[in-house]
Amino acid sequence: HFLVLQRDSLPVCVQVRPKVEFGSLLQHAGATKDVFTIKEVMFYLGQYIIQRQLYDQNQQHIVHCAQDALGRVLGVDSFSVKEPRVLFAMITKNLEAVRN
Ligand SMILES: C[C@@H](c1ccc(Cl)cc1)n1cnc(-c2ccccc2)c1-c1c(C(=O)NCCN2CCN(C3CCCCC3)CC2)[nH]c2cc(Cl)ccc12
Repeated sequence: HFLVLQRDSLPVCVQVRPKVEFGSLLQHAGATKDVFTIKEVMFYLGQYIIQRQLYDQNQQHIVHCAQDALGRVLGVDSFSVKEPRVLFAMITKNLEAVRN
């Protein structure tokens, strides 16, 4: 889970609400809600990439998304799953934090 420690060190499990287009993309991957943990977002995105065969058959850590809504949402034509920092930066632009 994506834990954010507040000043009084009470851990708050931050959930996120995807912005509209990103939310419908997660629903295509089987999501049935509109508030997620980061871990759930990554799980559904992984499912989405596999279902739509967006990963490169030869280099399976490369995802080609230029012709897909994923590319529009992330703002890239392709990316590597071996660059999680780059990936998280693109994904968090499509999420807003929700305090539970
Ligand atoms: C560790 C994890 C990850 C998680 C977060 C980050 Cl920022 C990087 C990397 N990961 C490692 N490879 C993948 C992957 C690779 C190709 C196609 C689909 C997923 C993933 C991704 C998962 C996931 O939930 N992964 C479960 C186990 N994976 C093992 C690899 N499997 C691949 C086996 C070869 C064929 C393609 C799938 C899929 C299930 N969710 C993601 C969402 C995105 Cl936006 C990008 C990548 C992933």
